[in-house]
Amino acid sequence: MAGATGLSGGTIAAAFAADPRFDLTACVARSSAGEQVQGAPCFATVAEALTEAEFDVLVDYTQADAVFAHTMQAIDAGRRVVIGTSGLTAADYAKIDDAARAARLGVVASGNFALTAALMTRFSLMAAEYLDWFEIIDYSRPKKTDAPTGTARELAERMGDIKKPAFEVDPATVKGEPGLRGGSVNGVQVHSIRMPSYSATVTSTFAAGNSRLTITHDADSHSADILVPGTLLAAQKVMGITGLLRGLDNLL
Ligand SMILES: NC(=O)C1=CN([C@@H]2O[C@H](COP(=O)(O)OP(=O)(O)OC[C@H]3O[C@@H](n4cnc5c(N)ncnc54)[C@H](OP(=O)(O)O)[C@@H]3O)[C@@H](O)[C@H]2O)C=CC1
Ligand SMILES: O=C(O)C1=N[C@H](C(=O)O)C[C@H](O)C1
Repeated sequence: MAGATGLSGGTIAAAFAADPRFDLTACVARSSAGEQVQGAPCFATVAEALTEAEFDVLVDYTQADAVFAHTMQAIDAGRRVVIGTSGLTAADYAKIDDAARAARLGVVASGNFALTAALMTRFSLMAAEYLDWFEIIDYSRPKKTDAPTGTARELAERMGDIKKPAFEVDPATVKGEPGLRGGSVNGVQVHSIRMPSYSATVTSTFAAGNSRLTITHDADSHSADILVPGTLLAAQKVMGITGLLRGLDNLL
């Protein structure tokens, strides 16, 4: 469990340690290296854990600038990976998929492992089949270093694969301050807000004529419990997958 002392990883590591279906054999967190975390030895780096500990699956809830290397190192070492960490782009995921397929290993990634987020994604993808106008708003905590959230990025990529939303004025050509019409992810405009009290709130907004549909996943900022069932499910299912599978909704 990489990120085993973090807000998310701490709760998830405790859940793996308590669940008889799993053995938590190694943790990774730089500031707890050399200690025991949730009853398992803690290493400073994923590279060390790969050398020193035995495990089938690396679960990563660390940070945006570390997760790609962690994933590639694990695949190189013959391990499966569950990616909770946000910040990876579609291009990063294409490389991960290639590497996992070449090694005949599975990787599961989900922008959000909460069931309500998975359902928000599924319902938004259904709506995108029928409705031509849509944009996404994402809210998260002030210290979040990546934008948009992994939740919103995955949603935008997948909605944009269904269709490119309608515009009357191309957002890239709007007169005024750059960025005020949001950022484009796979042709879908995403607007990111960072404020205290938020953890992950993602709203997809659709319009048809003068009617609107909004679909929201909302989460209390103090609880990572909602991530546990989805992450543990992914850690089981990843053993039977080859290549990259994205989205908890695809495992339900
Ligand atoms: N997919 C999902 O459902 C969710 C995804 N996330 C994502 O998970 C990630 C973690 O979020 P959160 O738990 O809030 O973050 P925290 O900052 O609370 O925890 C980060 C953890 O990772 C460790 N860490 C950070 N960088 C490294 C590194 N380079 N090498 C090894 N360990 C590292 C930290 O320990 P130390 O600093 O001691 O190394 C700590 O244990 C984020 O990307 C977030 O967006 C969050 C919630 C849900
Ligand atoms: O606090 C965070 O960072 C979170 N990131 C995830 C994301 O990027 O989508 C979602 C999570 O619930 C909180």
